[in-house]
Amino acid sequence: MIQIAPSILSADFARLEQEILKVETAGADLLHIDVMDGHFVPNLTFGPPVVKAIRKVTQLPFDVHLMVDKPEEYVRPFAEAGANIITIHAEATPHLHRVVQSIKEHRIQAGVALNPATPLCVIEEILHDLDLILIMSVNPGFGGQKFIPSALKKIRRLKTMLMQINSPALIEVDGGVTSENAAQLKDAGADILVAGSAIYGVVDCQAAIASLKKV
Ligand SMILES: O=C(CO)[C@@H](O)[C@H](O)COP(=O)(O)O
Ligand SMILES: [Co+2]
Repeated sequence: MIQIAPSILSADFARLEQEILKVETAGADLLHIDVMDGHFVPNLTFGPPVVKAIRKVTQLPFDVHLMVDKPEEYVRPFAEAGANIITIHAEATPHLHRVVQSIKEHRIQAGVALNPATPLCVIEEILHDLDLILIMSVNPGFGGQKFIPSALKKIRRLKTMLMQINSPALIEVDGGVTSENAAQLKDAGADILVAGSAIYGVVDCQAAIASLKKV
């Protein structure tokens, strides 16, 4: 069954605890936390103190999406704050292998994210080291953007690459995910759907999660 990871980027930050508990009760599988540094992407969001604070209010696994330059400097603080998965961007470091290994040294899951324009070949040599690959289906930085359809072909090709090396790594899709494109994403090979506005931007988030899951 497909897993759903609500992105708290679209939550009401003034009521963060309630917003997290709301999606936990509604059947979320993971909590997606978008970390932005104002350099790698033109936006600023959460730091390790926020992650540490919300770690106390929920049992949901934390799926930390680091949209930051020099990710090597942030692995330890986010791991110690309570991340269960740390995903770094391939475009953010020339030392992808080293940073992936450093995530694994913290005994948490390691993911690599690819922007829409980044080809799959940049992760080919480290694919067997990864627990998760995040395919960006929008350009990172903001919630509420329109899904870029070329992500579907990329997911299909990635699924084939993973099957060829017998890898159990999960494919996560992030950006513009809705109940309209969820079935296509699952058919293409996605295991985890991240959704911000499709969950936090509607009145009934339980129905929204159910409709994403029922694909
Ligand atoms: O990483 C990002 C954006 O950079 C995402 O996780 C967004 O938070 C997804 O929001 P929607 O596109 O689902 O509204
Ligand atoms: Co994200």
